Amino acid sequence: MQDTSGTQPIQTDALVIGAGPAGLFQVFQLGLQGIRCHVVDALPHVGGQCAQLYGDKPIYDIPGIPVCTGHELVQLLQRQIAPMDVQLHLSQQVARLQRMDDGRWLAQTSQGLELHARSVFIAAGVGAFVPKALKVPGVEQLAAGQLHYHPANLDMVRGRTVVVHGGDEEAVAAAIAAADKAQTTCLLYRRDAFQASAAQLERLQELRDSGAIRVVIGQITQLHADAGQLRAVQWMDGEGQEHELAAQQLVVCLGISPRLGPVAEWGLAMERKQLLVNPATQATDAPGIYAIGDIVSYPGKHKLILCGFHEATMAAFAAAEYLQGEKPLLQYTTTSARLHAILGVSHPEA
Ligand SMILES: Cc1cc2nc3c(=O)[nH]c(=O)nc-3n(C[C@H](O)[C@H](O)[C@H](O)COP(=O)(O)OP(=O)(O)OC[C@H]3O[C@@H](n4cnc5c(N)ncnc54)[C@H](O)[C@@H]3O)c2cc1C
Repeated sequence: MQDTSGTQPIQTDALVIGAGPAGLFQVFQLGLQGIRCHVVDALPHVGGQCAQLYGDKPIYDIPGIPVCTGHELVQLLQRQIAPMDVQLHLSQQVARLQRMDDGRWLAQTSQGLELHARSVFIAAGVGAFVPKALKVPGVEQLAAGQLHYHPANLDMVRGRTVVVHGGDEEAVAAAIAAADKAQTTCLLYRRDAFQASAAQLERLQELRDSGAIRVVIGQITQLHADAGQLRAVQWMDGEGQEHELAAQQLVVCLGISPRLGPVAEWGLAMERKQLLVNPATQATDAPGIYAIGDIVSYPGKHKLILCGFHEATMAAFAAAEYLQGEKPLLQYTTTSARLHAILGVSHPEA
């Protein structure tokens, strides 16, 4: 799997919107049909709800896997789709989806990426996971590269004065990671009570004791910048007194939650915030657009991972007929030489 970005529109047979369990298995099923695809997800990582909401919790109802955690399931799915050579575009939301004159679909992401796709698979779950934004005066004045929401790494804080804002596991982890790299690290939160693992809290306390992390209890009220460059974070203490904290980099971890967002604006038939599909094909009411997983509704639908897997299979067969002009043959991964070639495994009769 690789992460790609570029300025030229990407031409593809298939675009999968959402890299949750349903979207990942869609990649596998499309691969078995000989269809390669691009995947876009708003999160900086794959796995959707399994990774974002319950990564360390056990799941007991995946067929053939008596128990695995959310993260383990995502790792297994990633291993399974490795032969499919999928192109991943993370940390960006598909904002627009519109039909082109030639019948293909133009998708535009929040990072300016454009894709021209012959078929689209909406696996958007309960919506795009987006970080809660810091809404204080001064945010809009900042030039790019100084305010980071739930960053995947903290290389940008090296040698700088950094303020980490938040009180959850990700905020604590970011402060601990920043303390290693930054000139000064301050963890700012409204309460002196952090939600993190015992090991993280112990490490935080060590770094507080050694002075590597300063913890400030208060609320951010304003950001101060000179010519777009962050200079200070203004904050208010419990008595309503305002203070300033020098800062060159601000890391904000106020939580990530799903928002249906643009999916509702693409003109597709919906009912109660879910896309209506034909369960025989997972086709929506737009030609070449299929939908699977938690985002769909049809009689008898259950919001379960295994239902998403089944729907991905149905959508791949239907899309193969749509894209290739003939009904695909049912082949078994156990015995098919063609599928063994796709999977890169040895075929007994080769
Ligand atoms: C606490 C909890 C426990 C659960 N336990 C189980 C269980 O034991 N067994 C079970 O079967 N199910 C369980 N579920 C339900 C299961 O997690 C969901 O059914 C499953 O995750 C749905 O998969 P999905 O791929 O459809 O959507 P999601 O996992 O929601 O993934 C959708 C992805 O699409 C992305 N996205 C959405 N819109 C856009 C856009 N416009 N642009 C870019 N990206 C976008 C999102 O960022 C997200 O990553 C549980 C759910 C929760 C919350």
